[in-house]
Amino acid sequence: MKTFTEVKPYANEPFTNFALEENKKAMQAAIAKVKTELGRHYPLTIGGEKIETEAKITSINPGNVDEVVGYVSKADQKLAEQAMQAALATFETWKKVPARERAEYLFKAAKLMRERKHEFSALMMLESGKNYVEADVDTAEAIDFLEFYGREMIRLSQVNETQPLTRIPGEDNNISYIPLGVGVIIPPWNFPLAICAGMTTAAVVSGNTVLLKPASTTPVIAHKFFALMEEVGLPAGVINFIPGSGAEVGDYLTTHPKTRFISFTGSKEVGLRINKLAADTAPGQIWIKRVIAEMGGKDGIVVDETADLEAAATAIVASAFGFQGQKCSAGSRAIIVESVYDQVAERVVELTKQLQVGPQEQNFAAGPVIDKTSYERILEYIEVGKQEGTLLVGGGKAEGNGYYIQPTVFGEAGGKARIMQEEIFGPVLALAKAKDWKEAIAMYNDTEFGLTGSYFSTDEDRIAEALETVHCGNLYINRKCTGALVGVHPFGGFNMSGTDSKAGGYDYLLLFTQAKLTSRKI
Ligand SMILES: NC(=O)c1ccc[n+]([C@@H]2O[C@H](COP(=O)([O-])OP(=O)(O)OC[C@H]3O[C@@H](n4cnc5c(N)ncnc54)[C@H](O)[C@@H]3O)[C@@H](O)[C@H]2O)c1
Ligand SMILES: N[C@@H](CCC=O)C(=O)O
Repeated sequence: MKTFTEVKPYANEPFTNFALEENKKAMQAAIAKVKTELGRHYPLTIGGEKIETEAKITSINPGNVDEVVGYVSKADQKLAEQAMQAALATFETWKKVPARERAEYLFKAAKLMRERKHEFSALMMLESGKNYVEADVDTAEAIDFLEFYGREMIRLSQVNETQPLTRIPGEDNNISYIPLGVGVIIPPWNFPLAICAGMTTAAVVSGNTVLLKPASTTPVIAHKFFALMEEVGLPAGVINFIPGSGAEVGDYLTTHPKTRFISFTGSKEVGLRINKLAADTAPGQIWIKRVIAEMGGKDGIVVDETADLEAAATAIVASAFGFQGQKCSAGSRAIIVESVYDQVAERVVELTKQLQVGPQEQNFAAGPVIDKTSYERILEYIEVGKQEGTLLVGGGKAEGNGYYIQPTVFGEAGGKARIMQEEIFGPVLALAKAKDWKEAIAMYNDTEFGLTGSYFSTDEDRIAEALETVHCGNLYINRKCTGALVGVHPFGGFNMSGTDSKAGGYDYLLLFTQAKLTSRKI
């Protein structure tokens, strides 16, 4: 009989306090260590076989574009097919591994990741441009996902735990949750460890095998996560690591007849494409593919005249500029009741001016954006903003050997302005004026998205109405709209923000399983 780790009640991984010198030094040491490992080559892994390809993804440090983080082998359609065959074969054995044993791999990985926390964060920092706090939060969330989904699978595997069935005489009826098959996991770059680890391990712990195609800007940290799962002994072929072009490998696997599900987190455009392609039935396909798609947002903060205005301004700035506004939860709009608009706008500008821009490894508040494409797109939006609103602070490039942009705030933006409607995914905030709190909520709701939102008020009646009428997957009252915690704030959005598949929630694993009812005459 196997021995397993004792499973204690789930609790979130604490964040590191970098105000303490010893923690700061530990992170600096981790960065120095990771720097000695830059420029390495990373293979694909298919069914446990390491494959070096001639074509490579070159991952660079967005805060110092002369620094190569690593060279990662790149799958083409032939290798994607090989990976599919490996995953199909492994599914036949992996699906029979008891849930408790599957969960154990996640618990072991969580333990090792916790021990090497700063090493994971330091690599992520160099590859994605996160500063100390943002990287630390990402690693903590990855550990949370491992711990949480491990426990969730154990719970789900207890027959009739999730759906206690009505008993009738003469029959023994049971319901259990069995895996789906081979899934394609397509994470984004902006939570390159947490979301990558969460999406992958949720699928795997549920008994599926997967093809993991990481984002092309952050494949090295994805590889470090994959290597950790190998280190804890996850059988070969359960996760097949196949970095590659979204258009080439992604489309091939999305339309593949043996793909049973696609778990995607990323932009609206790519999510909709996957949804459309997956809806077609390929020759030989015997199921309807399941698509889990978590997409973008145009999140916002509503402030009424009864609110604690200092708290609101602080939350607006934190939500807009954390990780340079590159969170799907980023509060890129603030809608403020006109009687307090000037006061809030003034304070937001003051706080934004305090955000210093510089290299992430020196822990500046505002680091680089992810790559040249994003950099140019964001700068274009800033030019659009100059036509649509009043530039209050920022407004262009910032100094540095990387993709640095000044935290930028526009005032007096109209509700239909592009900077109020479109996801910019960068350090750009639009402030808009509403005549009263009802109009402010209506303006908040007037986008195609519905991911996160905050309402600042001290009026209980209005808060009660806001709780009902602000239409988004994650609604916060009197706090920022970023920073959901696993198990505490299950995360996912409405409308064009996705399928509201709540990551870090108690119904998430159901998305990776199918319920089987068995009825026996007794
Ligand atoms: N709702 C959420 O939980 C959530 C969380 C994080 C990020 N996001 C969103 O993600 C976006 C930023 O991430 P991104 O720039 O990596 O998004 P993206 O859509 O450009 O890419 C996401 C992933 O899809 C892959 N891809 C690209 N084309 C593909 C195709 N044709 N088929 C299959 N895969 C393909 C990419 O390589 C990447 O791995 C933002 O819109 C953000 O709001 C949403
Ligand atoms: N869950 C994160 C956002 C993930 C998307 O980028 C938050 O709540 O801030």
